[in-house]
Amino acid sequence: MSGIIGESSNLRPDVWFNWNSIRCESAQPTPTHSGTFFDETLRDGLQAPNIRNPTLEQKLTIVDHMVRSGVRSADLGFPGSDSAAERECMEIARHISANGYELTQGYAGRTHPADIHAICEIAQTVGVAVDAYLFIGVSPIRQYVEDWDSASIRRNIIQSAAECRREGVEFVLVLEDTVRCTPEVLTGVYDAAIETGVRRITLCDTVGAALPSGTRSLIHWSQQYFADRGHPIGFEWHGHNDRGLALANSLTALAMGCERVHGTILGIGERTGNASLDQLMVNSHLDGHATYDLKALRDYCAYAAPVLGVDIPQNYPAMGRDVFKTSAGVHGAAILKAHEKGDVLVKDSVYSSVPASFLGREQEVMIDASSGVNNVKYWLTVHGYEKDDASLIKKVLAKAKTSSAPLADELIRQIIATAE
Ligand SMILES: CC(=O)SCCNC(=O)CCNC(=O)[C@H](O)C(C)(C)COP(=O)(O)OP(=O)(O)OC[C@H]1O[C@@H](n2cnc3c(N)ncnc32)[C@H](O)[C@@H]1OP(=O)(O)O
Repeated sequence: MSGIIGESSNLRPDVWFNWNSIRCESAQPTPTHSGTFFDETLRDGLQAPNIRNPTLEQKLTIVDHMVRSGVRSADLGFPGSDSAAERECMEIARHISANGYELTQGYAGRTHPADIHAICEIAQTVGVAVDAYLFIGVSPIRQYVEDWDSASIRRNIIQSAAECRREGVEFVLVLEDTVRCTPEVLTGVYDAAIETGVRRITLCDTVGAALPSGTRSLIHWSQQYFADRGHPIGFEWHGHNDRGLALANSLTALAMGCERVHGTILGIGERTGNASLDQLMVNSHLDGHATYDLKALRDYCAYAAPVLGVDIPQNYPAMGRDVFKTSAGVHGAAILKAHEKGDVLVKDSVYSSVPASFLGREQEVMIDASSGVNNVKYWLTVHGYEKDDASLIKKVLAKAKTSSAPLADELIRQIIATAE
């Protein structure tokens, strides 16, 4: 049964079924879905050249929206980048602390003493616990370009772990381009992680190269490596969207037991962007794995889009302008019948897998050339008119059949007025 059945008390259980909940014998391991999401909007999201860098005030408001939406951990910046970035990260940390937000604070940096120092400054000056997300490129192509080798990567990890321990911050080892890294190199990296007592590792699909099957294989192999050595580890997943698979890969990672799955609001980020945080949260909510305030999430998207300088496509899942509109006659008729059964969730679900009401939105039935009598009846019903006036319905439908776009409400009202 689909997770949304729990959202309404008066539903007939026998009308809900979903193949997503059917597990094949071969689908191993059993999904756990115990993870949460890590909001990368204010770090990786802002790295995109087409994204406007918000003011500090706007960044603090974005943090408020994260918390209201149910985000519990976030990457809040790259303080080692320059002194202005460090000052902003400090203010963000103060804001979170002053408001008593339950938001785990992550800050990014290279496995480099200068970046670690900048992160530790935040923890010490503001007096908060922070996670230092320290990245190092591990794929052969990155090693080749940087003239690094496995030994130097291991050395960086060991030194960074020691530095973080000395300064009292949690070291999260971020393996850039893990998806394209060989098992031989990962073996050395994982041994260094075990040697230094690292407790969290972020597996990265930095260039969006993974398929869901590859995501599964990498995570499974990595989990097995640590399990075989009796070393407890929390995996995280960070995915990009170059092949359009970031969402599928990230949901796979969540199902595989990754503890924090990274995403950005509206999927912003370099090139094609990161996994979309809002789509991850909507999916997780619908599947019953976690409960989020989707109305607050919608407010977050609505605030972030203009501030970051992005347009939300009209067909963007859950948030786009037109995603709860239908004009097709067969669909309009079913929605009218569902409406008459008196259950909003049934009405919202008969032709959408994302119920509009979860987001504080309305299922809309438009009237255009593809519409039938029931579209007009639905419009008349929800706008408080007598719905069975056959001659009026005929007039409205006649107009729609010769129009190139759905009839505007005002035009329908004019037709009604002239018909009276
Ligand atoms: C996971 C990701 O998204 S990666 C993060 C990408 N984000 C950013 O780059 C935004 C912030 N970055 C910046 O402000 C700048 O790139 C800086 C200040 C960090 C460094 O910029 P530059 O002065 O151009 O230096 P450069 O990139 O060559 O790096 C300096 C040194 O760090 C080394 N380095 C690069 N990455 C890493 C790493 N992950 N760990 C350790 N050292 C690293 C380089 O090899 C170089 O070493 P070298 O001086 O011995 O040659």
